Amino acid sequence: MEVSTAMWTAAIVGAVVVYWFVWVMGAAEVKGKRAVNLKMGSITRDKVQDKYKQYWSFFRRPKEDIAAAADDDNVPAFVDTFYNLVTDIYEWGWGQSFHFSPSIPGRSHRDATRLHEERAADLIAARPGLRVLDVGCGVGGPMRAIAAHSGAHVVGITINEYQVARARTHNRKAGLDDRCEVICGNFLEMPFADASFEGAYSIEATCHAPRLEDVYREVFRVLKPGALYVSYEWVTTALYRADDPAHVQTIRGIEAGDALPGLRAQHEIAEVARQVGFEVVEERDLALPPAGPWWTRLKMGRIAYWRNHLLVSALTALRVAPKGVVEVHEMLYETARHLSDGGESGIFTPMHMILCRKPLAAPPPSS
Ligand SMILES: C=C(CC[C@@H](C)[C@H]1CC[C@H]2C3=CC[C@H]4[C@H](C)[C@@H](O)CC[C@]4(C)[C@H]3CC[C@]12C)C(C)C
Ligand SMILES: C[S@@+](CC[C@H](N)C(=O)[O-])C[C@H]1O[C@@H](n2cnc3c(N)ncnc32)[C@H](O)[C@@H]1O
Repeated sequence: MEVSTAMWTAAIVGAVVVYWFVWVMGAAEVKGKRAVNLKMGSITRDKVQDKYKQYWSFFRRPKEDIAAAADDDNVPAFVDTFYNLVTDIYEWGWGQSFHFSPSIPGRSHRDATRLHEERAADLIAARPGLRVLDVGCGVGGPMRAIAAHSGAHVVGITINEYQVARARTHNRKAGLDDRCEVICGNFLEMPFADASFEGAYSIEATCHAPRLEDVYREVFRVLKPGALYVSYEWVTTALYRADDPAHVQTIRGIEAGDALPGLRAQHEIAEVARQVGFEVVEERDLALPPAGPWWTRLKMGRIAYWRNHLLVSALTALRVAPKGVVEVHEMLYETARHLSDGGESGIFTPMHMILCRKPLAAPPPSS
Protein backbone atom coordinates (compact mmCIF):
# COMPACT_ATOMS: atom_id res chain seq x y z
CA MET A 1 0.00 0.00 0.00
CA GLU A 2 1.28 3.45 -0.86
CA VAL A 3 2.10 5.82 2.03
CA SER A 4 -0.54 8.34 0.94
CA THR A 5 -3.22 5.62 0.74
CA ALA A 6 -2.25 4.38 4.21
CA MET A 7 -2.46 7.93 5.58
CA TRP A 8 -5.88 8.49 4.03
CA THR A 9 -7.13 5.18 5.39
CA ALA A 10 -5.81 6.05 8.87
CA ALA A 11 -7.42 9.50 8.69
CA ILE A 12 -10.82 8.09 7.66
CA VAL A 13 -10.72 5.37 10.32
CA GLY A 14 -9.69 8.02 12.89
CA ALA A 15 -12.57 10.27 11.88
CA VAL A 16 -15.07 7.40 12.14
CA VAL A 17 -13.72 6.48 15.60
CA VAL A 18 -13.98 10.09 16.83
CA TYR A 19 -17.50 10.40 15.37
CA TRP A 20 -18.58 7.16 17.02
CA PHE A 21 -16.96 8.11 20.33
CA VAL A 22 -18.38 11.63 20.57
CA TRP A 23 -21.70 11.53 18.74
CA VAL A 24 -22.80 7.95 19.18
CA MET A 25 -21.30 6.84 22.51
CA GLY A 26 -21.43 10.42 23.72
CA ALA A 27 -25.21 10.31 23.78
CA ALA A 28 -25.35 7.73 26.53
CA GLU A 29 -29.16 7.84 26.61
CA VAL A 30 -30.91 7.58 23.27
CA LYS A 31 -32.91 10.77 23.78
CA GLY A 32 -30.28 12.48 25.93
CA LYS A 33 -28.04 15.38 25.11
CA ARG A 34 -24.80 14.99 23.24
CA ALA A 35 -21.50 15.49 25.04
CA VAL A 36 -20.51 18.20 22.55
CA ASN A 37 -23.43 20.31 23.80
CA LEU A 38 -22.46 20.29 27.47
CA LYS A 39 -23.05 23.79 28.80
CA MET A 40 -23.23 24.59 32.46
CA GLY A 41 -26.75 25.98 32.67
CA SER A 42 -26.94 29.74 33.01
CA ILE A 43 -23.35 30.06 34.30
CA THR A 44 -21.00 31.90 31.95
CA ARG A 45 -18.10 29.73 30.73
CA ASP A 46 -15.40 31.52 32.72
CA LYS A 47 -17.30 31.18 36.02
CA VAL A 48 -17.96 27.43 35.99
CA GLN A 49 -14.91 26.38 37.99
CA ASP A 50 -15.48 29.10 40.65
CA LYS A 51 -19.15 28.20 40.95
CA TYR A 52 -18.24 24.55 41.40
CA LYS A 53 -15.78 25.46 44.19
CA GLN A 54 -18.41 27.64 45.91
CA TYR A 55 -20.98 24.86 45.61
CA TRP A 56 -18.60 22.26 47.01
CA SER A 57 -17.49 24.33 50.01
CA PHE A 58 -21.15 24.99 50.88
CA PHE A 59 -22.54 21.45 50.64
CA ARG A 60 -19.62 19.35 51.83
CA ARG A 61 -20.41 20.57 55.37
CA PRO A 62 -22.61 18.32 57.52
CA LYS A 63 -26.21 19.47 58.07
CA GLU A 64 -25.48 20.58 61.66
CA ASP A 65 -22.87 23.04 60.33
CA ILE A 66 -25.19 24.39 57.61
CA ALA A 67 -27.88 24.96 60.25
CA ALA A 68 -25.42 26.39 62.83
CA ALA A 69 -24.09 28.89 60.31
CA ALA A 70 -27.73 29.95 59.72
CA ASP A 71 -27.16 29.08 56.05
CA ASP A 72 -30.54 27.36 55.59
CA ASP A 73 -31.94 30.33 53.71
CA ASN A 74 -29.06 30.15 51.20
CA VAL A 75 -29.82 26.53 50.30
CA PRO A 76 -32.16 27.27 47.31
CA ALA A 77 -29.50 29.53 45.72
CA PHE A 78 -26.86 26.81 45.99
CA VAL A 79 -29.33 24.19 44.74
CA ASP A 80 -29.85 26.46 41.73
CA THR A 81 -26.06 26.59 41.18
CA PHE A 82 -25.92 22.80 41.50
CA TYR A 83 -28.51 22.36 38.74
CA ASN A 84 -26.66 24.80 36.50
CA LEU A 85 -23.62 22.57 36.92
CA VAL A 86 -25.27 19.17 36.49
CA THR A 87 -28.38 19.50 34.31
CA ASP A 88 -26.64 18.87 30.98
CA ILE A 89 -24.53 16.03 32.37
CA TYR A 90 -27.67 14.40 33.80
CA GLU A 91 -29.50 14.71 30.48
CA TRP A 92 -26.50 13.36 28.60
CA GLY A 93 -25.84 10.41 30.88
CA TRP A 94 -29.29 9.62 32.29
CA GLY A 95 -32.08 11.14 30.21
CA GLN A 96 -34.86 13.66 30.84
CA SER A 97 -36.12 12.14 34.12
CA PHE A 98 -33.83 12.99 37.01
CA HIS A 99 -34.76 10.18 39.37
CA PHE A 100 -34.36 6.47 40.08
CA SER A 101 -36.85 3.66 39.62
CA PRO A 102 -37.01 -0.01 40.60
CA SER A 103 -35.45 -2.14 37.86
CA ILE A 104 -37.87 -4.48 36.08
CA PRO A 105 -36.51 -7.75 34.64
CA GLY A 106 -36.74 -7.78 30.86
CA ARG A 107 -37.72 -4.10 30.63
CA SER A 108 -35.52 -1.16 29.64
CA HIS A 109 -34.52 1.64 32.03
CA ARG A 110 -36.75 3.91 30.02
CA ASP A 111 -39.80 1.69 30.57
CA ALA A 112 -39.01 1.31 34.27
CA THR A 113 -38.70 5.10 34.59
CA ARG A 114 -42.00 5.73 32.82
CA LEU A 115 -43.87 3.14 34.92
CA HIS A 116 -42.53 4.69 38.13
CA GLU A 117 -43.83 8.08 36.95
CA GLU A 118 -47.21 6.71 35.84
CA ARG A 119 -47.59 5.11 39.26
CA ALA A 120 -47.44 8.60 40.81
CA ALA A 121 -50.15 9.80 38.40
CA ASP A 122 -52.37 6.81 39.22
CA LEU A 123 -51.91 7.26 42.97
CA ILE A 124 -53.30 10.82 42.83
CA ALA A 125 -55.98 9.76 40.31
CA ALA A 126 -54.78 12.30 37.74
CA ARG A 127 -57.21 12.50 34.80
CA PRO A 128 -58.35 14.83 32.02
CA GLY A 129 -59.72 18.10 33.31
CA LEU A 130 -57.57 18.15 36.49
CA ARG A 131 -54.81 20.71 37.11
CA VAL A 132 -51.88 18.96 38.75
CA LEU A 133 -48.71 20.44 40.28
CA ASP A 134 -45.22 18.95 39.73
CA VAL A 135 -43.13 20.13 42.70
CA GLY A 136 -39.48 20.35 41.52
CA CYS A 137 -40.00 19.35 37.88
CA GLY A 138 -36.44 19.26 36.48
CA VAL A 139 -36.46 19.27 32.68
CA GLY A 140 -39.91 17.71 32.73
CA GLY A 141 -39.41 13.98 31.98
CA PRO A 142 -42.04 12.96 34.57
CA MET A 143 -44.35 15.84 33.62
CA ARG A 144 -44.57 14.72 30.00
CA ALA A 145 -45.05 11.05 30.93
CA ILE A 146 -47.79 11.98 33.41
CA ALA A 147 -49.60 14.40 31.09
CA ALA A 148 -49.52 11.79 28.29
CA HIS A 149 -50.63 8.92 30.55
CA SER A 150 -53.37 10.68 32.51
CA GLY A 151 -54.57 13.46 30.22
CA ALA A 152 -54.23 15.94 33.13
CA HIS A 153 -52.89 19.48 32.76
CA VAL A 154 -49.52 19.61 34.57
CA VAL A 155 -47.84 22.74 35.96
CA GLY A 156 -44.21 22.26 37.00
CA ILE A 157 -42.07 24.47 39.20
CA THR A 158 -38.27 24.46 39.39
CA ILE A 159 -35.80 26.88 40.96
CA ASN A 160 -33.49 26.68 37.93
CA GLU A 161 -34.04 28.97 34.90
CA TYR A 162 -31.97 26.77 32.61
CA GLN A 163 -34.22 23.78 33.39
CA VAL A 164 -37.28 25.90 32.61
CA ALA A 165 -35.90 26.60 29.13
CA ARG A 166 -34.96 22.93 28.58
CA ALA A 167 -38.34 21.69 29.82
CA ARG A 168 -40.27 24.11 27.58
CA THR A 169 -38.23 23.04 24.55
CA HIS A 170 -38.87 19.34 25.30
CA ASN A 171 -42.59 20.01 25.89
CA ARG A 172 -42.87 21.73 22.53
CA LYS A 173 -40.97 18.96 20.74
CA ALA A 174 -43.22 16.33 22.35
CA GLY A 175 -46.31 18.27 21.25
CA LEU A 176 -47.40 18.55 24.90
CA ASP A 177 -46.91 22.28 25.48
CA ASP A 178 -50.67 22.87 25.60
CA ARG A 179 -50.90 20.55 28.63
CA CYS A 180 -47.48 21.07 30.29
CA GLU A 181 -46.55 24.46 31.79
CA VAL A 182 -43.26 25.30 33.50
CA ILE A 183 -42.68 28.07 36.03
CA CYS A 184 -39.41 29.25 37.54
CA GLY A 185 -39.80 29.66 41.30
CA ASN A 186 -39.07 28.46 44.80
CA PHE A 187 -41.27 25.63 46.06
CA LEU A 188 -40.84 27.01 49.58
CA GLU A 189 -42.84 30.13 48.52
CA MET A 190 -44.88 29.16 45.48
CA PRO A 191 -46.34 31.81 43.17
CA PHE A 192 -49.75 30.06 43.08
CA ALA A 193 -53.08 30.96 44.62
CA ASP A 194 -54.52 29.00 47.56
CA ALA A 195 -56.57 25.94 46.52
CA SER A 196 -55.61 26.24 42.85
CA PHE A 197 -54.66 22.56 42.12
CA GLU A 198 -56.63 19.31 42.11
CA GLY A 199 -53.54 17.14 42.68
CA ALA A 200 -49.79 17.34 43.22
CA TYR A 201 -46.72 15.13 43.13
CA SER A 202 -43.00 15.49 43.81
CA ILE A 203 -40.41 13.05 42.53
CA GLU A 204 -37.05 13.10 44.36
CA ALA A 205 -37.14 16.88 44.75
CA THR A 206 -38.32 17.84 48.26
CA CYS A 207 -35.09 16.38 49.71
CA HIS A 208 -33.53 19.74 48.70
CA ALA A 209 -35.67 21.62 51.25
CA PRO A 210 -33.86 22.50 54.49
CA ARG A 211 -37.16 21.95 56.37
CA LEU A 212 -39.60 19.49 54.80
CA GLU A 213 -42.52 21.14 56.60
CA ASP A 214 -41.96 24.34 54.59
CA VAL A 215 -42.53 22.65 51.25
CA TYR A 216 -45.34 20.36 52.48
CA ARG A 217 -47.12 23.41 53.98
CA GLU A 218 -46.93 25.16 50.59
CA VAL A 219 -48.27 22.11 48.75
CA PHE A 220 -51.09 21.87 51.31
CA ARG A 221 -51.95 25.55 50.76
CA VAL A 222 -52.21 25.35 46.95
CA LEU A 223 -54.27 22.12 46.93
CA LYS A 224 -58.07 22.09 46.91
CA PRO A 225 -59.73 20.31 49.86
CA GLY A 226 -60.00 16.59 49.08
CA ALA A 227 -57.04 16.68 46.65
CA LEU A 228 -54.22 14.09 46.78
CA TYR A 229 -50.46 14.62 46.96
CA VAL A 230 -47.82 11.92 46.44
CA SER A 231 -44.12 12.31 47.08
CA TYR A 232 -41.13 10.04 46.42
CA GLU A 233 -38.74 10.96 49.23
CA TRP A 234 -34.98 10.42 49.71
CA VAL A 235 -34.49 9.12 53.26
CA THR A 236 -32.26 7.06 55.50
CA THR A 237 -33.91 3.78 56.53
CA ALA A 238 -34.14 2.07 59.92
CA LEU A 239 -30.91 0.19 59.02
CA TYR A 240 -28.88 3.42 59.15
CA ARG A 241 -26.69 3.72 62.26
CA ALA A 242 -25.27 7.11 63.15
CA ASP A 243 -22.52 5.39 65.18
CA ASP A 244 -21.21 3.45 62.15
CA PRO A 245 -18.51 5.52 60.39
CA ALA A 246 -19.08 3.70 57.06
CA HIS A 247 -22.80 4.58 57.17
CA VAL A 248 -22.05 8.20 58.03
CA GLN A 249 -19.53 8.45 55.18
CA THR A 250 -22.03 7.07 52.66
CA ILE A 251 -24.83 9.41 53.72
CA ARG A 252 -22.50 12.44 53.85
CA GLY A 253 -21.29 11.52 50.36
CA ILE A 254 -24.87 11.41 49.08
CA GLU A 255 -25.71 14.76 50.67
CA ALA A 256 -22.60 16.59 49.44
CA GLY A 257 -22.84 15.33 45.84
CA ASP A 258 -26.59 15.89 45.49
CA ALA A 259 -27.04 19.37 47.02
CA LEU A 260 -28.90 18.11 50.07
CA PRO A 261 -29.00 20.12 53.28
CA GLY A 262 -29.45 16.88 55.29
CA LEU A 263 -31.29 13.62 54.66
CA ARG A 264 -34.27 12.86 56.88
CA ALA A 265 -35.10 9.54 58.53
CA GLN A 266 -37.91 7.49 56.94
CA HIS A 267 -40.08 7.63 60.07
CA GLU A 268 -40.11 11.45 60.11
CA ILE A 269 -41.93 11.92 56.79
CA ALA A 270 -45.50 11.03 57.82
CA GLU A 271 -45.10 13.05 61.00
CA VAL A 272 -44.28 16.18 58.96
CA ALA A 273 -47.19 15.57 56.57
CA ARG A 274 -49.64 15.32 59.49
CA GLN A 275 -48.11 18.35 61.18
CA VAL A 276 -49.02 20.60 58.22
CA GLY A 277 -52.57 19.22 58.10
CA PHE A 278 -52.45 16.29 55.64
CA GLU A 279 -54.19 13.00 56.22
CA VAL A 280 -51.71 10.18 55.41
CA VAL A 281 -53.42 7.68 53.10
CA GLU A 282 -50.48 5.33 52.45
CA GLU A 283 -46.74 5.14 53.05
CA ARG A 284 -44.36 2.57 51.51
CA ASP A 285 -40.75 2.16 50.47
CA LEU A 286 -41.07 1.35 46.77
CA ALA A 287 -37.49 0.02 46.76
CA LEU A 288 -38.32 -2.98 48.94
CA PRO A 289 -38.73 -6.45 47.34
CA PRO A 290 -40.35 -7.57 45.09
CA ALA A 291 -39.05 -4.32 43.49
CA GLY A 292 -35.80 -4.88 41.58
CA PRO A 293 -32.73 -2.92 42.80
CA TRP A 294 -32.77 0.72 41.67
CA TRP A 295 -28.99 1.14 42.07
CA THR A 296 -27.88 -1.40 39.43
CA ARG A 297 -28.29 1.22 36.69
CA LEU A 298 -25.78 3.40 38.54
CA LYS A 299 -23.08 0.76 38.50
CA MET A 300 -21.88 2.00 35.16
CA GLY A 301 -18.56 0.16 35.41
CA ARG A 302 -15.06 1.41 34.91
CA ILE A 303 -15.17 1.34 31.09
CA ALA A 304 -18.27 3.50 30.78
CA TYR A 305 -16.91 5.87 33.41
CA TRP A 306 -13.54 6.19 31.65
CA ARG A 307 -15.26 6.70 28.29
CA ASN A 308 -17.27 9.58 29.74
CA HIS A 309 -14.28 10.92 31.68
CA LEU A 310 -12.09 10.87 28.54
CA LEU A 311 -14.83 12.53 26.56
CA VAL A 312 -15.35 15.43 28.99
CA SER A 313 -11.57 15.82 29.40
CA ALA A 314 -11.06 15.93 25.61
CA LEU A 315 -13.93 18.38 25.12
CA THR A 316 -12.53 20.62 27.87
CA ALA A 317 -9.03 20.51 26.34
CA LEU A 318 -10.54 21.44 22.96
CA ARG A 319 -12.46 24.26 24.72
CA VAL A 320 -15.76 22.86 23.51
CA ALA A 321 -16.80 22.30 27.14
CA PRO A 322 -15.98 24.94 29.79
CA LYS A 323 -13.26 24.43 32.40
CA GLY A 324 -14.72 22.81 35.50
CA VAL A 325 -16.79 20.14 33.75
CA VAL A 326 -14.21 17.46 34.55
CA GLU A 327 -14.42 18.28 38.27
CA VAL A 328 -18.22 18.19 38.22
CA HIS A 329 -18.15 14.87 36.36
CA GLU A 330 -15.68 13.48 38.91
CA MET A 331 -17.95 14.62 41.76
CA LEU A 332 -20.92 12.84 40.15
CA TYR A 333 -18.95 9.66 39.75
CA GLU A 334 -18.07 9.71 43.47
CA THR A 335 -21.70 10.45 44.31
CA ALA A 336 -22.84 7.48 42.23
CA ARG A 337 -20.54 5.28 44.31
CA HIS A 338 -22.07 6.55 47.56
CA LEU A 339 -25.60 6.17 46.19
CA SER A 340 -25.07 2.56 45.17
CA ASP A 341 -23.39 1.79 48.52
CA GLY A 342 -26.44 3.31 50.22
CA GLY A 343 -28.80 1.21 48.10
CA GLU A 344 -26.87 -2.03 48.42
CA SER A 345 -26.47 -1.74 52.20
CA GLY A 346 -30.16 -0.81 52.51
CA ILE A 347 -29.44 2.27 54.68
CA PHE A 348 -30.86 4.67 52.05
CA THR A 349 -33.83 4.75 49.70
CA PRO A 350 -34.71 7.38 47.07
CA MET A 351 -38.30 6.18 46.78
CA HIS A 352 -40.05 6.32 50.10
CA MET A 353 -43.60 6.94 48.82
CA ILE A 354 -46.07 8.96 50.87
CA LEU A 355 -49.63 9.55 49.66
CA CYS A 356 -51.54 12.32 51.43
CA ARG A 357 -54.96 13.93 51.21
CA LYS A 358 -55.93 17.47 52.11
CA PRO A 359 -59.01 16.93 54.28
CA LEU A 360 -62.34 18.25 52.98
CA ALA A 361 -62.81 20.31 56.11
CA ALA A 362 -59.23 21.33 56.89
CA PRO A 363 -58.40 21.73 60.59
CA PRO A 364 -55.99 24.62 61.24
CA PRO A 365 -52.42 23.25 60.78
CA SER A 366 -50.29 23.15 63.94
CA SER A 367 -47.29 25.50 63.62
C1 LIG B 1 -32.69 13.04 42.56
C2 LIG B 1 -31.47 13.47 42.36
C3 LIG B 1 -30.66 13.01 41.17
C4 LIG B 1 -30.66 11.50 40.99
C5 LIG B 1 -29.96 10.99 39.73
C6 LIG B 1 -30.76 11.38 38.49
C7 LIG B 1 -28.47 11.43 39.63
C8 LIG B 1 -27.68 11.09 40.90
C9 LIG B 1 -26.23 10.83 40.47
C10 LIG B 1 -26.20 11.15 38.99
C11 LIG B 1 -25.11 10.58 38.11
C12 LIG B 1 -24.00 10.01 38.61
C13 LIG B 1 -22.88 9.55 37.80
C14 LIG B 1 -22.83 10.25 36.42
C15 LIG B 1 -21.73 9.70 35.51
C16 LIG B 1 -20.36 9.82 36.19
C17 LIG B 1 -21.72 10.42 34.17
O1 LIG B 1 -20.71 9.88 33.33
C18 LIG B 1 -23.07 10.33 33.48
C19 LIG B 1 -24.19 10.86 34.38
C20 LIG B 1 -24.24 10.16 35.75
C21 LIG B 1 -24.66 8.70 35.55
C22 LIG B 1 -25.24 10.95 36.66
C23 LIG B 1 -26.68 10.88 36.13
C24 LIG B 1 -27.74 11.39 37.09
C25 LIG B 1 -27.62 10.77 38.49
C26 LIG B 1 -27.83 9.26 38.46
C27 LIG B 1 -30.79 14.34 43.43
C28 LIG B 1 -29.88 15.42 42.94
C29 LIG B 1 -31.69 14.79 44.52
C1 LIG C 1 -33.50 15.62 41.21
S1 LIG C 1 -34.41 16.84 40.40
C2 LIG C 1 -35.91 15.93 40.08
C3 LIG C 1 -36.66 16.54 38.94
C4 LIG C 1 -37.91 15.81 38.50
N1 LIG C 1 -38.81 15.62 39.59
C5 LIG C 1 -37.54 14.52 37.86
O1 LIG C 1 -37.77 13.48 38.50
O2 LIG C 1 -37.04 14.53 36.73
C6 LIG C 1 -34.93 17.95 41.70
C7 LIG C 1 -35.68 19.16 41.21
O3 LIG C 1 -36.11 19.93 42.33
C8 LIG C 1 -35.93 21.30 42.02
N2 LIG C 1 -35.80 22.09 43.26
C9 LIG C 1 -34.94 21.92 44.27
N3 LIG C 1 -35.12 22.88 45.22
C10 LIG C 1 -36.12 23.67 44.76
C11 LIG C 1 -36.78 24.82 45.28
N4 LIG C 1 -36.46 25.37 46.45
N5 LIG C 1 -37.79 25.35 44.55
C12 LIG C 1 -38.14 24.83 43.34
N6 LIG C 1 -37.54 23.75 42.80
C13 LIG C 1 -36.55 23.17 43.51
C14 LIG C 1 -34.67 21.34 41.19
O4 LIG C 1 -34.55 22.53 40.49
C15 LIG C 1 -34.89 20.11 40.31
O5 LIG C 1 -35.67 20.47 39.23
